Amino acid sequence: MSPLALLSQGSAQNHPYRSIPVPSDAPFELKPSPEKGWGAFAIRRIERGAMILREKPLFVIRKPHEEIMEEDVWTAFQQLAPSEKQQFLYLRYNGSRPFTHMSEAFAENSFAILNSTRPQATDRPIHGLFLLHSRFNHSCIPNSKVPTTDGEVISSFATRGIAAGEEITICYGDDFECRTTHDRHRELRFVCDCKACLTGTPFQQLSDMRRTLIRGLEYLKRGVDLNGQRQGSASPIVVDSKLKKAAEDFSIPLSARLIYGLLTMFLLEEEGLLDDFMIKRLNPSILQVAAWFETESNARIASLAITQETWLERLCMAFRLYGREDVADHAIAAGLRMIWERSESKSSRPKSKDSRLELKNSKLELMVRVE
Ligand SMILES: C[S@@+](CC[C@H](N)C(=O)[O-])C[C@H]1O[C@@H](n2cnc3c(N)ncnc32)[C@H](O)[C@@H]1O
Repeated sequence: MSPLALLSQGSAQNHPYRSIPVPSDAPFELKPSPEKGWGAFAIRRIERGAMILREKPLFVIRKPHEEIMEEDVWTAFQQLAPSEKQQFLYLRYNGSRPFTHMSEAFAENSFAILNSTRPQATDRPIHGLFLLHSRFNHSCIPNSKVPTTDGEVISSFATRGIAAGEEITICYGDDFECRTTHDRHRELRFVCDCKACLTGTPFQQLSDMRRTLIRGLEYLKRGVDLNGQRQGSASPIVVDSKLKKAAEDFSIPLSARLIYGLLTMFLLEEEGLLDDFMIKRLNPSILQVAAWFETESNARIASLAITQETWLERLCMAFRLYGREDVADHAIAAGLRMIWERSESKSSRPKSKDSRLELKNSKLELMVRVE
């Protein structure tokens, strides 16, 4: 019987996925997930932060996603043991329709991994096929995450407590916290039915507003959109042209930068997306902005803000800075502009004679990378 016939059979007992080995200590089982094919379900409570699964790839293709061709997947497939070949073939039928090409099956079931054990910021990711992690279904408010790790082994972690019987989900998009329902569905090519996607509900409407706002705040902080580009005038995410220009000139004052950073955290928290990985990624730049204030009263409020108990309290305290200029504003703006111009021209520019600015530059680079 063909894999497709087997997969479309109703019986979960003799489903081919049963032959995918799940480690005996794994806190989940594979079983049908209504409207989503199969998925991974917790068989006991998984605490926030706990590792769910560590997995080696079935095979790796050492190329960036857009360069992977049918023959690359075919060559890798030929080198597999017969049982592994069979497992990969099952994955050809796990989308909404059978994949016509092996490269499609690979794209659907692969994860980006780093090319080396000592990754550089400029490294482009390569891709590995993971039999079990690719059984995890998507949610726009997931309960787990697979962070990019050094080397080829990937691991998933619970981003909140997961109850026994609950489906384990990950988010398939890199920047979905900045994308509306419509945008996300266009990229996913299936209709997700998580809480953030149930069209017309108050949560979904708020969710779209929050994610749009987060994208706008990112633009204000970084001066570029999600793709690293400046937005044209057709449908800018920041519609106020003066504010958009200030963002692109990096002349957003420190007080506003701190408020934008904390507002982003609060919105992510409201959205159910502020997990420990997100905090680790975003918090350093908030702390850094707070440390840059040079006007004494501003510095005092900023350090008070970041020591408040909750994100909302931190935000409320930072609002006291609203509209206040700081002695450091000009130097920070000039430093960020210099970094932008350097990365744009990609040529080595003469070093600034302003040593204060030079010192700040290394920290600014960090902020640009972290943000
Ligand atoms: C990598 S596979 C995930 C495992 C898959 N459900 C299976 O049975 O093997 C991705 C596919 O699962 C389905 N899927 C994943 N998340 C979904 C969701 N939230 N809603 C509907 N379908 C989903 C889609 O068909 C998607 O193309």
